[in-house]
Amino acid sequence: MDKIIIRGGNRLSGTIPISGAKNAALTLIPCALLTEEPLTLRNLPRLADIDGFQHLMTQFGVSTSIQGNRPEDFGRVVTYEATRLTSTVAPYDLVRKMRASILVLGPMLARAGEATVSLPGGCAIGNRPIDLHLKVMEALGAQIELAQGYVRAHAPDGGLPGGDFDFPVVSVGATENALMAAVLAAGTSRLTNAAREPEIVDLCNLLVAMGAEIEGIGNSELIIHGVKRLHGATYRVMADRIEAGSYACAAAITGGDVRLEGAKGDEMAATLHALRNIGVTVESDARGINISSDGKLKAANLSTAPYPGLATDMQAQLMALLCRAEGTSVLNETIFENRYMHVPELNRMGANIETSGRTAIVHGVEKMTGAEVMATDLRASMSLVIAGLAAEGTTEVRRLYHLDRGYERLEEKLALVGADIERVGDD
Ligand SMILES: CC(=O)N[C@H]1[C@@H](OP(=O)(O)OP(=O)(O)OC[C@H]2O[C@@H](n3ccc(=O)[nH]c3=O)[C@H](O)[C@@H]2O)O[C@H](CO)[C@@H](O)[C@@H]1O
Ligand SMILES: C=C(OP(=O)(O)O)C(=O)O
Repeated sequence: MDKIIIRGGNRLSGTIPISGAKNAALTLIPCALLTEEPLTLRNLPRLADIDGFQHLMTQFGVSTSIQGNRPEDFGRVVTYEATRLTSTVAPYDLVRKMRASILVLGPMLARAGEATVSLPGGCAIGNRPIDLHLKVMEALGAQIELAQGYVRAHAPDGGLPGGDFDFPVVSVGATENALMAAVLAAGTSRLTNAAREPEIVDLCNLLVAMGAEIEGIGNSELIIHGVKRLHGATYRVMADRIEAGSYACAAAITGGDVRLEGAKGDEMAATLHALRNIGVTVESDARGINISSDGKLKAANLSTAPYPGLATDMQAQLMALLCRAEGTSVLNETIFENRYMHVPELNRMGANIETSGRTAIVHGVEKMTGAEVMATDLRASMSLVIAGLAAEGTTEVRRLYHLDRGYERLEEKLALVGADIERVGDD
């Protein structure tokens, strides 16, 4: 299995191009199920999760064609065409590898009036139930049955009537599923306490470009007037705010000076605010964000929250940065109950972190040392890379399939700004 080897200590300097957002792409691709016309997505990141979703779409009879696939380019242009759906079943083998597969439930129900989707399992960051996805589908008029590990959903008269739903907990995925189901419903739907993440706005903008009628985009109350049909569109996937935030932490921990080309400051204000509190200099303009640090990092108290709060997907990377800050920081993870799996690995690299339930206390240390490490999820793995960049000696990060889910050509991007990093096969 491949591993990444980092020889720490290099100051990062230069420009990193920011890719299209994984978490936006994973909700934009299933929109192809909503129309028989072609949907072309530009700026799709080359990631294992995107390939996995493409595979799932093929299973439903959706044709995909990839353009502009030069190896030197970041991103891809892919056209999806769901002229006729040949299956409405998302099998266990595909869903278990990628939780976001549940996002086919809404559009499939809307287009075909039925969907059978394997129940995704739990995962390293928490239990991650899908009860809200099912409840909101019921509120929109679907009948749901659970049998043999599958969700079987159908619209009683061939189409969903639409309806109202107040989310008891803010859920990004359930809001996305509901939007994709409601756009083709017979009537109007109202979603309250809906998620407001920039990826939801990206989804709404694509749906509107396809002919959907949505009021309240960017707010926690969304009103969706169902339309009879949607048409094709060409749409550019938004920049990945979590990738950008991760490289900002990498630049800061090395006392570096890095431009994140294509990142949008207004979509990641909470992360930039946290970085400023830690003592990092952040300058944002229309085309990107400049991050610089003199290496003097200050402790900070951070708490994750739904957007516009601090993204849980940034918690591990900011924690890696705080390991090297002066003083004691307190982190509070409010979204997932088990998202501190990186802590023992960071401690093996010389960090001094204690956890108690959802709280982590990070006592800053003057130096960290390289080690052989591996993590059990995507952002946890990135936190180890960030720590490795500033650690003394060599860090080897294993289980790269986590990183490959969410960081497009990570080692190339970090090498571009001067990191001593390589990916090697493990014999
Ligand atoms: C592909 C994608 O976009 N993934 C993101 C998405 O995941 P995802 O959409 O799975 O996360 P949610 O926003 O749904 O989860 C938020 C909270 O709600 C709970 N919950 C969720 C659904 C449900 O039916 N029942 C329930 O109890 C979850 O366990 C969690 O505690 O948002 C998360 C929170 O910003 C991010 O960490 C993930 O990177
Ligand atoms: C948790 C994440 O993704 P997913 O929901 O796809 O597991 C993430 O992107 O950090």
